[in-house]
Amino acid sequence: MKRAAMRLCTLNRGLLIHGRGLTQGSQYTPKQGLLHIREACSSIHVNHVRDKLREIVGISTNWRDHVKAMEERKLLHNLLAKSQKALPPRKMKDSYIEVLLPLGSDPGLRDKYLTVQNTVRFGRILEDLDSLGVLVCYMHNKNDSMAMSPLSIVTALVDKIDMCKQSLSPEQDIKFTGHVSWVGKTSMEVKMKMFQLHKDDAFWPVLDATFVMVARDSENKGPAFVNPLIPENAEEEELFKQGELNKGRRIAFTSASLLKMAPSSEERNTIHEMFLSTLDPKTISFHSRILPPNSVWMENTKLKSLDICHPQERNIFNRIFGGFLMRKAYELAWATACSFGGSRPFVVTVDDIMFQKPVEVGSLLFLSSQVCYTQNNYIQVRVHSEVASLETNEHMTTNVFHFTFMSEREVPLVFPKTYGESMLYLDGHRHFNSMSAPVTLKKDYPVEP
Ligand SMILES: CCCCCCCCCCCCCCCCCC(=O)SCCNC(=O)CCNC(=O)[C@H](O)C(C)(C)COP(=O)(O)OP(=O)(O)OC[C@H]1O[C@@H](n2cnc3c(N)ncnc32)[C@H](O)[C@@H]1OP(=O)(O)O
Repeated sequence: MKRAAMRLCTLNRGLLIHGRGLTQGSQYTPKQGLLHIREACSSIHVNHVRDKLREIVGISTNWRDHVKAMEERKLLHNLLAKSQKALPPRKMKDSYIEVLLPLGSDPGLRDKYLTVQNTVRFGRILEDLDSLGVLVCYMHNKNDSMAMSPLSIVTALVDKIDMCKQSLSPEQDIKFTGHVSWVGKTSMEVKMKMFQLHKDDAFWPVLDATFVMVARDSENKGPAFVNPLIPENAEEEELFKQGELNKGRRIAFTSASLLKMAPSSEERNTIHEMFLSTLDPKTISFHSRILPPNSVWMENTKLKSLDICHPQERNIFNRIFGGFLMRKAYELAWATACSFGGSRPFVVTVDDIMFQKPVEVGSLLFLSSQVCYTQNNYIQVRVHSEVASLETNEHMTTNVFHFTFMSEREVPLVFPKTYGESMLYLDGHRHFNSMSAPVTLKKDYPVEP
């Protein structure tokens, strides 16, 4: 399947059509399946993704006009459907998009994506995925009779981003593809893939991502219905079924959260054994703690950062762009893993990033990062993000980010000291275990922030 996708993507090389209608040009017939949509679809330039989003939402490009622009969006409220049944069903091909990031042919663009080690900034890729995911959802809900969309589509969850075997070069073109794979009443699951042009002139897969986006009303104040989705063939039915299963898995994962339930007996044993291994055998006391060899106390793995959320980082709804938050969290996590492991780490998985609350422009963004689990060369990092308004100084959690890195060398173990840290350790272990499969990253072009 991936090989076929790569081959088809190769056929599309050179088809860089700026600003073209995204559902135009498709020669899709129901029997053909998603691979054939890929063949028929042409790419848009990465810079046009955000332009398209502004166009669809009708937002001002000037911060001074944002209040007026939002007033205008209020009027779109009447265009919202009263029920999901009132909306025509869509097919997966309706939302299918290909986006080209021409790093190979556009050196000006390359600078934005470049690290000092001549690799690609993964944080920038996270931003692009976020914008693409939102555009895919607007394509799904597109109504040709409306000039602007009454929907405000926000990122609710980055369910999973898995890096494939191949690595990223800053000198070769990158291609993203995406489409809606499942819908609920107001939420949509989006599947995205990323490919990079390889020496053999084919696009090789480098990343698979699953996001969940939620539709809100024109002012982003309440939920809004999305068009139903009808799978057209066995491949699409499988994807749709997977979306349904993913929803169930997320609910099960959340309800078993350590914030709600006690750890399992196996987990309790793990923590107790770790605790016993840190007691000083010379004293009969629960208080004398000694760090076992080749280990680090979890409390000593922390890094923190502060950002002021300027208007430049706003999204189309004048809140802080989710991709910006991901980039900041990722870069802090990378620095945490780097200083912990003592060598340059490579990202392997991004997992379960929940966007719980929007971040207002002007807020202070506090990020706090910590290694919470390690195994062999793997480092599991958790980043907690909270915002404070300058006026009230009230702090509020907006996101929790989970990143799995792989270090070049074997890394020390981390040991929790407190009960709270033990829960972080177990949560980190659960996230680590949910990683699809251990990957082998090539060393020639590793992925870095
Ligand atoms: C000079 C130039 C200037 C230019 C200016 C313009 C600048 C342009 C810049 C361009 C940038 C491009 C931006 C692109 C936009 C990016 C998007 C973002 O950034 S967005 C920013 C980042 N994101 C944010 O800020 C979002 C912050 N979070 C929130 O607002 C809320 O938590 C919520 C709305 C996501 C859910 O609210 P809640 O009260 O819980 O809602 P309900 O109970 O009503 O449920 C509704 C549905 O949601 C489901 N569901 C819910 N949660 C989850 C989940 N975790 N997991 C899965 N599903 C979830 C739930 O199952 C239900 O589904 P269904 O059964 O109906 O199908």
